[in-house]
Amino acid sequence: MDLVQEQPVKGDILIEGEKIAAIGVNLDAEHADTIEGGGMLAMPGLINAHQHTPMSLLRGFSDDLKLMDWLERKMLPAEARMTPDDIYWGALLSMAEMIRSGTTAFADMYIHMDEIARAVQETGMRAALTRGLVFHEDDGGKRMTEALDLIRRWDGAAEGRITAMLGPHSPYLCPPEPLREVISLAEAEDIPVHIHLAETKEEVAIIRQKYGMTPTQYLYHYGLFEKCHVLLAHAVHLNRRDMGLLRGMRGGVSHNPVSNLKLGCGIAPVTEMRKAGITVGLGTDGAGSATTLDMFQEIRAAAWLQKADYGDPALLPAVEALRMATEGSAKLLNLEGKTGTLKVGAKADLILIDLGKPHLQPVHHAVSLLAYSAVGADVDTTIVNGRILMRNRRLLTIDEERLIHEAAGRAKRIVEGI
Ligand SMILES: CSC[C@H]1O[C@@H](n2cnc3c(O)ncnc32)[C@H](O)[C@@H]1O
Ligand SMILES: [Zn+2]
Repeated sequence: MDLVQEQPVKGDILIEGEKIAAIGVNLDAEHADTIEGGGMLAMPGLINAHQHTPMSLLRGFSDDLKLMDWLERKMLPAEARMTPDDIYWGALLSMAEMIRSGTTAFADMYIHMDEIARAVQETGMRAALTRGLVFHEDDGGKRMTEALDLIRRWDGAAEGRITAMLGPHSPYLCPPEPLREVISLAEAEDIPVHIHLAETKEEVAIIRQKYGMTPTQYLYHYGLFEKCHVLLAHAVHLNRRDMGLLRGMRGGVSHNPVSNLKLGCGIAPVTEMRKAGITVGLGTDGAGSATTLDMFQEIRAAAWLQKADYGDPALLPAVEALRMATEGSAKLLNLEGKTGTLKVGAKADLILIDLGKPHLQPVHHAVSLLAYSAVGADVDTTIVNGRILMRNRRLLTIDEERLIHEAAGRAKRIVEGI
């Protein structure tokens, strides 16, 4: 389905190597492996613009807490116990869930990034990886060295499916000196920056008290938006002036509605950001907060929240919500035009949705069904970079039985006594 046309067209998609080679009717492809797509809908793969993949091991471990309590009392102690092997298996668990629910690419910020990169290499997904940098204590430059190692070792690896970013965690965990250092490195080496921003009112109050400005003004003050491509996660609490500062930025904002709802953070001003010319993509955040990684759920939540917040059902219509999860997120990952779109020359990152289900019939408007009715489990086939990762709901690059066994044992050990 071409989201620009909004109505599905019947036809074939020819994939050659990593790319979409042709889209049309009765394409001649003698030697091709053919997927019979009758009763299915093809659309661009979904792109999760903000993730912490190993947090799937912490799914359901701690609910109903405020962000800072949840993070400091539960997540950080659990993460301190995670071994590199745990990170690998947690990342793999998230990737299995993402492939199963139609996500083809994601942006990740975490620790032990070699393990996550290894999992990306094996599963066949596309990812923009970031070593999360927290600067609350002096570590002798260890984390920064790891961030640079990630870039040196993995940027462009796995047939180009992996790219790297720099990841100062947030304004509240990144004081001016390291922030300056990260920005000048990102600018000099042309590396995108991935950072949490203005997720809670408490964060806004902390930064105002420390620096006399909002979190957005703080980052702007040091030139982040002028000098770098930036992926901002959350941006729930922005005022009009903040939005003006983000106008024209390269990159944009990852809206993560389910995580924001569950942690009680609020509703991001998506409609106003879009009016201000800021690109908005969609993400889940980690499974530790969002609980599931089903991007169809995020699409639905995003659309419904804007309608409810402003009392206007015309806001964020189905097609726009779908675009956020595809083209919008692609821009945030610095992959604009390369993925998130079904067009000749783009990477063959696409999914097939099985319409033969009661909740997906009748097909008055396919776009409406995708945004408001489909769930991840409706995805039949997932293709990334021209390679089939799931066919007929069977994962082809992951040993799921072993994965579930490993993940369950590790998750139990990690949270014991916390
Ligand atoms: C240092 S790696 C990334 C770091 O971020 C933490 N995290 C996960 N979700 C959130 C969120 O919603 N806001 C702030 N920080 C978050 C994660 O637990 C890792 O420690
Ligand atoms: Zn996050």
